[in-house]
Amino acid sequence: MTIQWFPGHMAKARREVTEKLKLVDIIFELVDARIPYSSRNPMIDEIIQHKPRLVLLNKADMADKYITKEWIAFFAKKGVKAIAINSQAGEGMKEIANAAQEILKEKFDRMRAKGVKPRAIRAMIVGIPNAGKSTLINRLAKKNIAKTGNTPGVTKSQQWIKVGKEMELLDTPGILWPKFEDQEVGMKLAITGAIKDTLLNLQDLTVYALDFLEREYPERLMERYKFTDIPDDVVLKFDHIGKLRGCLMGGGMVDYDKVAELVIRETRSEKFGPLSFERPKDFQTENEE
Ligand SMILES: Nc1nc2c(ncn2[C@@H]2O[C@H](COP(=O)(O)OP(=O)(O)OP(=O)(O)O)[C@@H](O)[C@H]2O)c(=O)[nH]1
Repeated sequence: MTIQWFPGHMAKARREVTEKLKLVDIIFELVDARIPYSSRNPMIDEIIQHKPRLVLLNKADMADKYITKEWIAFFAKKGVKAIAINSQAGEGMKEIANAAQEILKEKFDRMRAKGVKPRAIRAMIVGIPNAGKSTLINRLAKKNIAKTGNTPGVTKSQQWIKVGKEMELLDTPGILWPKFEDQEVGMKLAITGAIKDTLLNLQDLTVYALDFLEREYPERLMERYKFTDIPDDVVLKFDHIGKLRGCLMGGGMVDYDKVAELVIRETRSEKFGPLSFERPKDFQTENEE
């Protein structure tokens, strides 16, 4: 699903998340491990305020695991716990519950000390479109998909999903918008499939992808497209790939749109192996938005 975000939609999305905040102890902020900065909502800190949060670096199977470790350390420095997960395969699910318990330990200890009966941790998932929210909810729900019913005294329509004995999850995630105003962020969102291709010029996106691969993973680029030398000229790059892979039109001319589709598809579908499109060092000096 791709949402076109207009100011009215953003305000509504924000309102919905803000309302649900009251119902939960902790927010699971779901981001794409390949672009942990670009796949965050720009106003997330302001929206969730001081509510405890756990950052989930989802799709970690598609990201460079060393860079994912750097991101975990980056968040830790800011006092935010982050863990790498793969919702599709169900990896890291136990760690989510453990981390949530750890983060909320003091609060729950205090409740117990006051004589409040222990209850399950209540959590909600928040993330931009395509971050993997539904996949994660289904994974966590497993056979406990049976709803636990409305919580008395709060919004009638909210349903809770039991996750083990220790946790309850709101069945509808909070969907927030990405930081698409920034051109580079837009490219990263498009190359990871978070926004529709049609919003961008495919050949521009391909130039971006080839530049990125050449800079960060040159051997993989050379190997896949059999470059002995990667030419500087972008037209030569397209020509080489087009001829190699038969992206041609009548008369044997290279079809640049076909080359673009091929490169984008292959970058997205892990043909180059796991890729991380951004590193924490690029954001070290920046204030958290
Ligand atoms: N490789 C991989 N793919 C994943 C993972 N999690 C989700 N996906 C895929 O990412 C795509 C988007 O997942 P969804 O669960 O639909 O994402 P969503 O956040 O609910 O999306 P919206 O409904 O648009 O808000 C799907 O094709 C999933 O199969 C993961 O950990 N690894």
